[in-house]
Amino acid sequence: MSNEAAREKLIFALDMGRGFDEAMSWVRLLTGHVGLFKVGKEAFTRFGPRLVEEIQKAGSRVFLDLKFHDIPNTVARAAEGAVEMGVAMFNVHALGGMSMMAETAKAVRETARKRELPEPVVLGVTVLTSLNDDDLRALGFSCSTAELVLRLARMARDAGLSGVVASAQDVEAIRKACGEGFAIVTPGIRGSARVAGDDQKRVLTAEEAIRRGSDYLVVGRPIQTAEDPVAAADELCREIARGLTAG
Ligand SMILES: O=c1ccn([C@@H]2O[C@H](COP(=O)(O)O)[C@@H](O)[C@H]2O)c(=O)[nH]1
Repeated sequence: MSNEAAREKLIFALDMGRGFDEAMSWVRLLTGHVGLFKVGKEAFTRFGPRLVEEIQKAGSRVFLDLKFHDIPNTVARAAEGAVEMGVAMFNVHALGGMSMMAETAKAVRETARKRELPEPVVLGVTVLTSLNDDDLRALGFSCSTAELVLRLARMARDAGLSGVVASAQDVEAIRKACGEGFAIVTPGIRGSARVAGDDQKRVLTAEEAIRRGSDYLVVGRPIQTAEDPVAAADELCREIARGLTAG
């Protein structure tokens, strides 16, 4: 497995709202060491589409992580905006339901065709990696995270989405239920050293996540807070390569 193939699977979470220049300096620093840059709520609410454009101008692909969750019409129209921005990937909350996901998938296909733009990978967020079984109980759910993840993943597949965002702990069950070719993107990637003030509850190492079948790993703080972020990204790529060989 080449380093490049491993690198393509690593998505850096550009979670920083302090300054546009700082965000772009991370893009310059990590270009060639990660496959995609994830622009989430923290950066997008401050810098907006300009950040997406500048990353693309710098030659990199963007995962727009805004986790749309609203009525079907609103999410479908927002999805059209994401297609028009030319992002490689974006997501919606699967908890928004079947109609919301199906209308989104349809809007993406039609907009891409009409505007002659590439179709982005559209992901359904299952259960956030910051939530565990106790959290679900407190929210009123009577099922486990594993059961809810699987239910939402099947629904996302049936609605025509390209894949899901899920904990690496759930990857094998999702793969078995939804098949090959259904993209599984996993945040909550942690090594032995925990990140200070960490809010992730369902985590796994990069190597194990890939070995279990994750297609892409999302990593933020373990790279961002490392003494040498480039070395941390390169080490994650080596772990990914080991996971691919083991699989
Ligand atoms: O279930 C989810 C969905 C999204 N995320 C996002 O991934 C990154 C993870 O960052 P770390 O610093 O590596 O914890 C972050 O941007 C989240 O918004 C997630 O963690 N879990």
